[in-house]
Amino acid sequence: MGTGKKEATRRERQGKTNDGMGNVRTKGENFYRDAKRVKSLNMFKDGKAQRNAQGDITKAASYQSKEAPVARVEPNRKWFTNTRVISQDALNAFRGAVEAQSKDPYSYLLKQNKLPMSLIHDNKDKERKDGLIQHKAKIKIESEKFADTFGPKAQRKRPRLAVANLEDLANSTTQDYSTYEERQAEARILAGLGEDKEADIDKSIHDDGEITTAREPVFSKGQSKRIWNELYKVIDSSDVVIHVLDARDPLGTRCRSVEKYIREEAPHKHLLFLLNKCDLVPTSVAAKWVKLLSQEYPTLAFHASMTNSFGKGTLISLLRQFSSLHSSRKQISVGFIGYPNTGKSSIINTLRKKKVCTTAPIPGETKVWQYITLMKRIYLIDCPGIVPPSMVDTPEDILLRGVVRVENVEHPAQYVPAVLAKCKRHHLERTYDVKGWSSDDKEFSEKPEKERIEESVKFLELIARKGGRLLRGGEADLDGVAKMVLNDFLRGKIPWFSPPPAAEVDDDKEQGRDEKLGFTHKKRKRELEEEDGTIITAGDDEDEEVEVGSEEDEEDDFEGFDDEDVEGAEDEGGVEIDPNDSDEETSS
Ligand SMILES: Nc1nc2c(ncn2[C@@H]2O[C@H](COP(=O)(O)OP(=O)(O)OP(=O)(O)O)[C@@H](O)[C@H]2O)c(=O)[nH]1
Repeated sequence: MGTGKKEATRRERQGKTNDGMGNVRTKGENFYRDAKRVKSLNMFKDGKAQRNAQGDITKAASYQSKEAPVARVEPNRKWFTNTRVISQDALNAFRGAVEAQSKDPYSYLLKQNKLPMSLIHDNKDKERKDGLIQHKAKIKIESEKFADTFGPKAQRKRPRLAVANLEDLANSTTQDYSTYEERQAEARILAGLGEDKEADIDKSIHDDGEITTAREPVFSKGQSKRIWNELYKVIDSSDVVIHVLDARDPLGTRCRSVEKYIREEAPHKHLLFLLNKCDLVPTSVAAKWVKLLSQEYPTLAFHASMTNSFGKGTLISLLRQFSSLHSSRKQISVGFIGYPNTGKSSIINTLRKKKVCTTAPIPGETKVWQYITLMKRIYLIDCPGIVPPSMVDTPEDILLRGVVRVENVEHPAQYVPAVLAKCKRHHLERTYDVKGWSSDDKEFSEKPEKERIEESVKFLELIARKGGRLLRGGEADLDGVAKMVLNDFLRGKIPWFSPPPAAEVDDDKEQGRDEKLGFTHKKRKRELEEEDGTIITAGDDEDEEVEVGSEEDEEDDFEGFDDEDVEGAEDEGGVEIDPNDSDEETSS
């Protein structure tokens, strides 16, 4: 037996009108209404329509009204089922945290697309696009209707041109140019410059009309289109880009334009700094540079050497970490970029513990990019040295960064004062075992230019006489000795370093450092004598080593490092991959 409505329906169907207890159930009595029904009935009862005397409705009943009631829906966060609603403060805190994390050089946001990066990039993008937006707005405001611009009712102002056609325009340009030349000639006469000076001025004016100072073409090394093409190939193929810096002059050997390019055009690539040649600077200076540079990119100190390296384990473990970050990839490629002669190839050789790349103490040794397998999942790419073009760098700066082969420079003696300014006097005395080129104890860089030149000539003469480097007639071979001094400066035989900016060094510490520096140099010299007196020609076969002379030979006769000695480097292959290589090659 059912209950309620079901039971009532059954009784009705079966024609049973009593309710099971003998009571006869009639319609209208014992009639149970449900809530819904009661509600709708109430609606009809809720006031009648008001009518006038004629019976027309003057005010409709509430259920007859066509006016929709003002309804407010209470907001509820449950509507946004999967969304968390957070307060503005919490959003700001989140935004700050994401920004800090993305700026931290030691952390990497791998899947940026899955993060709300627009929260932090919004402003930056806006700034970047601002020009464009303004430009667009301007066009919108200034643009005119088609009818206003063309046709009989055109109201557009025509530009007022002094010429009627293209030919006239060309003629007036030629005339302007000749007037310009006349004015230049006039200015030259007024300035009292003779005919011969004119040639100099003409030399300083480029073909494209841009005025620059005349510079030996050799100082544009590393800036050619070919080299930059090689660089872009390396950057494109690399997941990790290692920017190799010379620890003695990290800021001088920094390529900010390349950093900017990677930051803006390829932000998914990891950029690191590698401070190479750390053996040539005091430890504390290297540490300070590492600390300073780490603020921008992860920085490691390194000393490239087959037998006595420093930082190799750290670098390899870092590369392993990068490869595990990209575990979905079959392998990662690590590109080495930087100024010429900073030791890119030497670092690769150190990592492989094998002479796979040709190295030489002269810039421009690596000519094409080269692939080397470090381990199954890590490939290394060697890149030729690059030099970002700069209008402020003087030939002296360029030469002392090791960009130029000293042999190719005209009158090398003119650059020796710069060497004397960078090095400490006692280091020079100790290196060459000469004394007395300076009459007072004043800082070399503080002396007037004339005095500096005189002292540098005296210095070169002393070395020339001591080493017997004399020309016919007993004159000192100043340029020959200058070449030797410059090479010694670049190859680390004379100790020097650029101190980190804002580094407050007190005198006692400085003294200690200098001493250390001297010892480092001696140690390095010994090391060079033992192992680095060899220069490798083409191929990675150790049997192909060609000995070109020991370090002592170099000191006696510097011409020993001629181009011919390292000519074999031209043959080196473009791409070399050794698939059989395994992780055993390296240790961390
Ligand atoms: N003292 C010292 N010398 C180094 C170190 N690394 C490299 N060198 C020397 O620096 C010179 C240049 O090294 P390379 O490896 O040929 O330099 P590179 O950057 O490949 O040069 P390019 O081929 O011109 O691009 C060589 O004579 C190396 O012996 C280092 O850590 N310490």
